[in-house]
Amino acid sequence: MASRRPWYTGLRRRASFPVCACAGFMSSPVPPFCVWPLVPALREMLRGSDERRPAAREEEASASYSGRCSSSSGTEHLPRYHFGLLQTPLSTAGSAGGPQREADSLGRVVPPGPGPQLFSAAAGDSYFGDKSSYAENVSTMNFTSSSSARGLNSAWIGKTPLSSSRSGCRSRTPLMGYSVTSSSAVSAHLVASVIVAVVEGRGLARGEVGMASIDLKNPEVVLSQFADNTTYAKVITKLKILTPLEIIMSNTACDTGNTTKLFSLITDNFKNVTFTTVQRKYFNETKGLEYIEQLCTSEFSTVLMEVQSKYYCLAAVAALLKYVEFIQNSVYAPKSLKVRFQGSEQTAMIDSSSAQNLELLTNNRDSRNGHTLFGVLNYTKTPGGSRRLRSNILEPLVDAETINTRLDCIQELLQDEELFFSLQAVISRFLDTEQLLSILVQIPKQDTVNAAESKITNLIYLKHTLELVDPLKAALKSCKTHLLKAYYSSLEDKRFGIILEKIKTVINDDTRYTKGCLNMRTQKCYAVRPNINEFLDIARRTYTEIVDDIAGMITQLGEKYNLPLKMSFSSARGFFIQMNAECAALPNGQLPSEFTKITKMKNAYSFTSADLIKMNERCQESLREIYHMTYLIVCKLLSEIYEHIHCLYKLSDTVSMLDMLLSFAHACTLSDYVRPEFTDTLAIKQGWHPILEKISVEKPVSNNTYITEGSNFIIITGPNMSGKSTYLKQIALCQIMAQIGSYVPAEYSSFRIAEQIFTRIGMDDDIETNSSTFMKEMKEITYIMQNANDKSLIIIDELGRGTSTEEGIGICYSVCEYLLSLKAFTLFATHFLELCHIDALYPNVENNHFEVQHVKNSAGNKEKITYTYILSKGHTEEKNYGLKAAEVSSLPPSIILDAKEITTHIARQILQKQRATPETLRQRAVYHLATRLVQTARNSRLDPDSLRIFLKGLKKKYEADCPVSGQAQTEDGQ
Ligand SMILES: Nc1ncnc2c1ncn2[C@@H]1O[C@H](COP(=O)(O)OP(=O)(O)OP(=O)(O)O)[C@@H](O)[C@H]1O
Repeated sequence: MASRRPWYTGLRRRASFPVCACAGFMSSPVPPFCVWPLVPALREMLRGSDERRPAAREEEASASYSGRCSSSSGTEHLPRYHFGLLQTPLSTAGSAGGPQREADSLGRVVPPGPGPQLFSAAAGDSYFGDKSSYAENVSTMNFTSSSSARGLNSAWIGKTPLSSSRSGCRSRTPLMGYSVTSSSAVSAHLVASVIVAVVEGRGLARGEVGMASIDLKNPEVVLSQFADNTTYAKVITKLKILTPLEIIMSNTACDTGNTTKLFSLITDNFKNVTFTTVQRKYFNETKGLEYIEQLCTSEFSTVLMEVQSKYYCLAAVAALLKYVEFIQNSVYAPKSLKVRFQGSEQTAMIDSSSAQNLELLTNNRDSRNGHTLFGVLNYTKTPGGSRRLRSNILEPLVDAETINTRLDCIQELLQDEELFFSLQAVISRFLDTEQLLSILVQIPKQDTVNAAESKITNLIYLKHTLELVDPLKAALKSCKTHLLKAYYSSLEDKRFGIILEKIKTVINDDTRYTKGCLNMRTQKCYAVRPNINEFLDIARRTYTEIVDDIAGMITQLGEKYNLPLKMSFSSARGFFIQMNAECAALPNGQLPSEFTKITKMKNAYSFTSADLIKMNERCQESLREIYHMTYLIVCKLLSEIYEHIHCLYKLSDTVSMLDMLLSFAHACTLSDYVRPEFTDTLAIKQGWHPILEKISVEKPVSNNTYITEGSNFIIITGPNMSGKSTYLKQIALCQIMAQIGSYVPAEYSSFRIAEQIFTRIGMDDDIETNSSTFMKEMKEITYIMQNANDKSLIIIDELGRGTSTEEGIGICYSVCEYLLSLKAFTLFATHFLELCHIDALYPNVENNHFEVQHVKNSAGNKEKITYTYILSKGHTEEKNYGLKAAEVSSLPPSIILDAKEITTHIARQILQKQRATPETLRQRAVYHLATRLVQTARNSRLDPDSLRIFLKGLKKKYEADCPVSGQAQTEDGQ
């Protein structure tokens, strides 16, 4: 039942929730991309990497590439997607935390994984470790085909994103970083950064599909393997959910003239996604297993047991990782990745057109507005939280226990105001932990100024992140629910403290993440403590002097020309001069000739001078030196802390889950949502449409819903505009909300867990696939019929409108009969009133309709329909509402009259054939009595007296529905 939420009563008026003050990673000002000459000390430190795999390096140099992925010279492969590539040592993931119960990635409370000792043997002194088989794995690969290149050409080769976009190449490169507030989180998650490998079995194994994906911003490999049907619905749905940046498949999937169906479907469905084929030999399951053994961090090593005989996903991961390491010009550090197997049974499937129909993530009218389910629920403060919410909405949970664990947390957050606000305040200060991890676990094949600067930045981010662990623990200290306690336990991992202590021995206490590129530059410059490296201290003094000189020079210029000059900084220009045009009188309206590169924005002039340009160059030079020396110190520091770094996986999981739960609780405070229950009945008391509530000024009219196994097929009728589509979508949205662990917009709600949610909702013609309305309808309904099962929720709106009425009714009838053979819960809205009589044959059909009222004008000669949006039992009594709508239009009265006559005639003929006989009525009543009795036996929590009263009620209802046989039975005394 509904939980009481005293603290936020009236909050909507009182509180302005703090808008997220945190920003994600800012793109840092970087010097031009160049290869840094390695100094001896650095070379020494990196020797492990050079020696690690000479064979691989040779192979790389001689590799032949063709197509889009080929290299012109074959000597140097620069990253295609640049995420900042950093070195990572061989590491162990020794957990210093005790054997507490912790939370898994779905938010279930689980016992702790294998302890640190299990993998301690893998630890090594070398920065990179020595892995001969690993070296084998990261050798180069041949991309023999660049099919479906869609205009992409060899200009891609070895380009950094920057250079490729400059050369006019289509680039879908994810941004290096982004700042996220709750509102911008929507766009942030849309930047594709996932690469997926797909492989299908051959011969008898056709239809068995293996997939492996990695997010370039999140070092997590997700594997899946499943049997799909001929429409490959699961593959397409999974790919749509992943929103890939690039898909790779085996070249054998598109041998000339012999393209597989899966290949064609994928290329058709993902026209805007880069598509690459790789030689089949790289889809090698043995290599895949080796990869996982070598790269998977010990915390997640149990995945090996799950996947060791799943050959297709292993094959896919082999090709995927080899490809990613090639294009990124980096390798993943040993024992650094989170690897997870995702069976499709853990989550409910929502196909992509249903996701679109229901406006889960994107509004159909305007893709930029937030009138979506994501928009309703998204009050997340971190990019990780927002990504988690997105993936949960697309793949809701199916395990009631896990969902209830989440709901318990939300209930606690709603009841404990202090917990809510203190937790929200800490969470909003986190950056993108997953992205930070992703950068930390990649080993660059070359060290560049970029890489060095990025590493320093990331160390500062790491410090910032770790400093939030204690405040987060403090906020969670007194929590009571299982999941929150489990997250608290996961924060007790001693590795957080160990890493922070080590960082603090080298990095200044007050070095912190700040906004603004100049501020961040200063932080990086002075990050390392004084007296660690004498030369660094001197270089910093020089840098400070140059900056002071620049300031002095600008002051002097101001005095010389009597102008209010100001020193400014941008990452592109370095230091430059700014002047407010309104505060200065310029002789002849012109700036002195000494000033160059003058631009004017609104009221501000920006310019520089030859001297200032020189000073900037000196400044850059000294900065490079500083970064260089800082980099060496940071590398050494990171080599000491890497063995502990994997605790960040836990942290990022904790932060994103807490962020999502807080977001759900936040949404509850803005509307009166209720905690859902999970039973075998879909029962919603006074539920309303959550997105409509957000859009409209007045609260939407709420409605009741009751669907059980015995009455699992609801036909909904009502005039145009009476609220049918809105209601159907409302049910599906509430079901999704409940299954992701959110409260729902209703006074009371109970759901049967749906394994799949299907919708067919009339939309405009699909120009993209060149289908007519009718063909689109047919495709969608075929898809539903092929994939629905007894645990599905099916929403169908206006099927058959794309053809003639008779044919439409015929199609609807047969589709209904098919669906009626399932125990799926189906809601079927239609304008074909003839369909309502199907209840005479099928007792599990219920008719509901939307009521409208007829209001006469004051003169009493014209009637107007007003919509109540109230759902009532039975089918609509409204006759010919299409004709009424036509009457209001400008159609000539004679045409309307004819139309009315013909309609009455046809309707009479059809009705005569469809009247229910007394026998069908009796059968129907028996059926309903039986199903209610079964339901009562299964679920009743009533005490004997109440049960007796309830059963008497059932008997009465049966007698009312079927008076003749009811009497007969009573007379028999039964
Ligand atoms: N429960 C409700 N409360 C308030 N307004 C509603 C409600 N349901 C629907 N409406 C309003 O009525 C409009 C029409 O609703 P809807 O499109 O669901 O009608 P419909 O019966 O499906 O129409 P048609 O048969 O023409 O497709 C909606 O755009 C919405 O603004």
